[in-house]
Amino acid sequence: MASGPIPADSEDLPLSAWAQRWRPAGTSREETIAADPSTALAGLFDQSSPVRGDGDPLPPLWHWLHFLDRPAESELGPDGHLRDGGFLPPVPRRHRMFAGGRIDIDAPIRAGERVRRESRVAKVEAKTGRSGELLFVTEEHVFTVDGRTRMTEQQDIVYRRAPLPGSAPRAAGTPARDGTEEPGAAAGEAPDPWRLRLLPTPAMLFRFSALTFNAHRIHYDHPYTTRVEGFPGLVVHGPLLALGLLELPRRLGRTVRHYSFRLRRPCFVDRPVLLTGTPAAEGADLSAFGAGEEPAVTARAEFAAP
Ligand SMILES: C/C(=C\C(=O)SCCNC(=O)CCNC(=O)[C@H](O)C(C)(C)COP(=O)(O)OP(=O)(O)OC[C@H]1O[C@@H](n2cnc3c(N)ncnc32)[C@H](O)[C@@H]1OP(=O)(O)O)C(=O)O
Repeated sequence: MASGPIPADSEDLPLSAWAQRWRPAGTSREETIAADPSTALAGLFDQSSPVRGDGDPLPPLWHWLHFLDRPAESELGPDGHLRDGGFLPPVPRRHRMFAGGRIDIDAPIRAGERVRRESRVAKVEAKTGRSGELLFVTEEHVFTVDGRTRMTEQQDIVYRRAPLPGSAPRAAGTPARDGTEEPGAAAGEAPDPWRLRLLPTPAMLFRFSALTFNAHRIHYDHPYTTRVEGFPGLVVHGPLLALGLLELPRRLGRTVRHYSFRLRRPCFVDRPVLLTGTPAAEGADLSAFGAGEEPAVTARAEFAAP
């Protein structure tokens, strides 16, 4: 199929055709970075805020609380995201997930700074996975202050297609386990600074959705999440898990210069998540475990020289 505009009747367009045709224009915007959102995120992690006022650097990825889309209610699609995408493809019957990302940090952005963000779609790729046809869309954001690049970030969003009405529902994710099971340190084990336990409660998911102004229904609407998207429970935000893993080096005072992560399987509300790190010479391998033996998230952080 030749590259070109998306036809009005795109209901049956295979995801591979979206990969060939979706070429949106880049966008840019500016924002003065306030300290308050960081205070709220620190509270969500039961920490005091590292960003107390102008001049304080934002920890890696805490800029996710800035440059937020603020669409009107009438612009939302059935999943709670922008119906017509704007930047992301308006795939009909889409089931959207956050799949991964990477960031290079030359220097952090700071509270009080006027930051410019230039965004573009860097890659659109169709793949076939165990769960069927997948469309990966990679957004790239370059953050500058006074014309100088501070950070370059890529985010991978994945789309799957909802089964057509009448067809068998797809299994989406590991079934919830009995609530008495808990990943983490065995009783009496000494605390390990490279292990943290996160309990993603409904309140935590709600607060994170609010902080990022993310109306995706899989994070708060149980009937939609289970009946329409086929998950066993509310889904923990990928960005919350990626930020949770970064709490390990942050609390140990490490300065992260590069971070990459992949969301491999979903985590669910009220199921404890174990965040772990294995330090290496210039960085650490990080993993988040929900239910089961396989990691839900794998990541790599590289540190600045001490
Ligand atoms: C915010 C927000 C939404 C969310 O936060 S959603 C919650 C967070 N995200 C998740 O929980 C996603 C968890 N991951 C999955 O469910 C699965 O890994 C996924 C993405 C559905 C893919 O699973 P499959 O089993 O269908 O796929 P395979 O593992 O067999 O892989 C097939 C090929 O795809 C490539 N691939 C897999 N993951 C990624 C990735 N993250 N980035 C790039 N490519 C990926 C994989 O390498 C295979 O490629 P080959 O070339 O080797 O065929 C909001 O909406 O705002």
